[in-house]
Amino acid sequence: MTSVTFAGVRKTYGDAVALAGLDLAIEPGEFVALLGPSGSGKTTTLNLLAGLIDADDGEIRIGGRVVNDVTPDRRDIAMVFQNYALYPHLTVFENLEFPLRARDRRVAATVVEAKVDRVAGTLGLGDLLHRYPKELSGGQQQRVALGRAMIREPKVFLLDEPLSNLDARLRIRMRRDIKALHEAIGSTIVYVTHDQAEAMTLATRIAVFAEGRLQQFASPAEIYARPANLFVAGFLGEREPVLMAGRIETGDGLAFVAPDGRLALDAAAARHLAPFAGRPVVLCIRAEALRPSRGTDGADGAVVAQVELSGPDAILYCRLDGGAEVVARADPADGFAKGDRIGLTADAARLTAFDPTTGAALRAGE
Ligand SMILES: Nc1ncnc2c1ncn2[C@@H]1O[C@H](COP(=O)(O)OP(=O)(O)OP(=O)(O)O)[C@@H](O)[C@H]1O
Repeated sequence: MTSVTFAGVRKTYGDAVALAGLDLAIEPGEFVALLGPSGSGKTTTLNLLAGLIDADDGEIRIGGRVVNDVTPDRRDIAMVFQNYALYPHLTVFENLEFPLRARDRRVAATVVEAKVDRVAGTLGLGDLLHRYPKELSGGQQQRVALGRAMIREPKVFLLDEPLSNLDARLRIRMRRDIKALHEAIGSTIVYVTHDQAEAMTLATRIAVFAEGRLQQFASPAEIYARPANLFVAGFLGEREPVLMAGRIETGDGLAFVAPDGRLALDAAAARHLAPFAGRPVVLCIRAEALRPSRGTDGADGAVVAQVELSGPDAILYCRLDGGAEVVARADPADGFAKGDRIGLTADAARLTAFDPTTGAALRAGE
C-alpha cells in the first residue's frame, strides 16, 4: 500500500489558475474522492499525479518518492477513464491480458492465465472471458476496464468519473462493486467525481475542490456534519440546504431570527450556537435538522406549502410566519399535507453557523 502526497502543487494555464498551491496527504490504502463542480481542478490534480501534465511548482510523491520528473509508465499507477474504451476486436480475456503482454512480450502463458483468472474472479467476470465487449452490458464492460487496470497490480489506481456513462441504477450497483473491490485489494485509490453521493458512499476521505483550491479534506461523515465553509455546506447532501442570514438571539428562549422568519432552537443549541448570540451569521439548515409537529406549542409556526414523497421520507416545503421558505423532513406516516399549519423546531446539533463575510464555519470553542 502506497501513500500519495501533494506539497504546494500549483498549475496554471496562461493567466488561468487550474490548481492553486495544493497540499494533500493521502494515506496508504485510502480511497480518496476528489469532489467538486466542473472546472474546480479535480482532473488537473489527477493528471498531475498520473504524470500526464507537469506542475509549475511544488512536489508530488508516490510512496515517498518524488515523481515530478518520473514518466507516467514508471509511476506504478493505473488509470480508468470515463470512456473506458475496451478493444472491440479482443475478447474479455484478451483485453485483460493486454497490459501484461504490452509490458513484457515474453511473459509466460501460465503467468498470464493465473493473473487473468484472479482478476476475473475478484470482479465476477469468470464466465465472460470468451465474450467480446459488444456482448457485455455497460456495467460488465466497466468491470473489464477496472480489471485491465488491476492486472498489473499498480500501487495506486486513478479513476476519472468511471461511472458517469452508466444509468442511475447501474451506477449505484457499480459503486458497491468498486467499494468491495477496494476492500479486497486494499490499494490506494484516487477517484474523481462531481457526484457528491458517489463520493459520500465510496470514499474514506473526500477532498472538496472549488476554483482550483482545496476547501476541505475529511471523512464523508465529518464533511457532511461539519462543513468547513458555505461552499462545502451547499455542495454536499442530496438536497441543497437552505442558507439563511440572521442572528442567534437569547431573549425569549434561544432562537435564530432572520428578517423574514424565526426558528426556535432546542436545548442542545445552548452549547452549540449560543456562543454566537448577537452576531450576524448565515445558518445552513438541512431538511433533517427541522422537526415538524402538529400545533405550534413551544415551536415557531409555519404552513406546509408542498409535500414531496422521496422514498422513505416526506419532504415538506414550508413557509415560516415571516415568509421565509425552509424544507423539513417528516415520516410519510405522519400524514402532513399541503396547507397544514405546523410547528417547526430546529435540532441545533445539525445546524452549522457561518461567518457571513468569510463564509467560514463558526465553531464553539474555536
Ligand atoms: N489544457 C488546458 N488549457 C487551458 N485551461 C485548462 C486546461 N485544462 C484545464 N484548464 C482549466 O483549468 C481549470 C481546472 O480544470 P479541471 O479540468 O482540473 O477541472 P475539473 O474540476 O476536473 O472539471 P470537470 O469536472 O469539468 O472535468 C478549469 O478552469 C479549466 O478550464
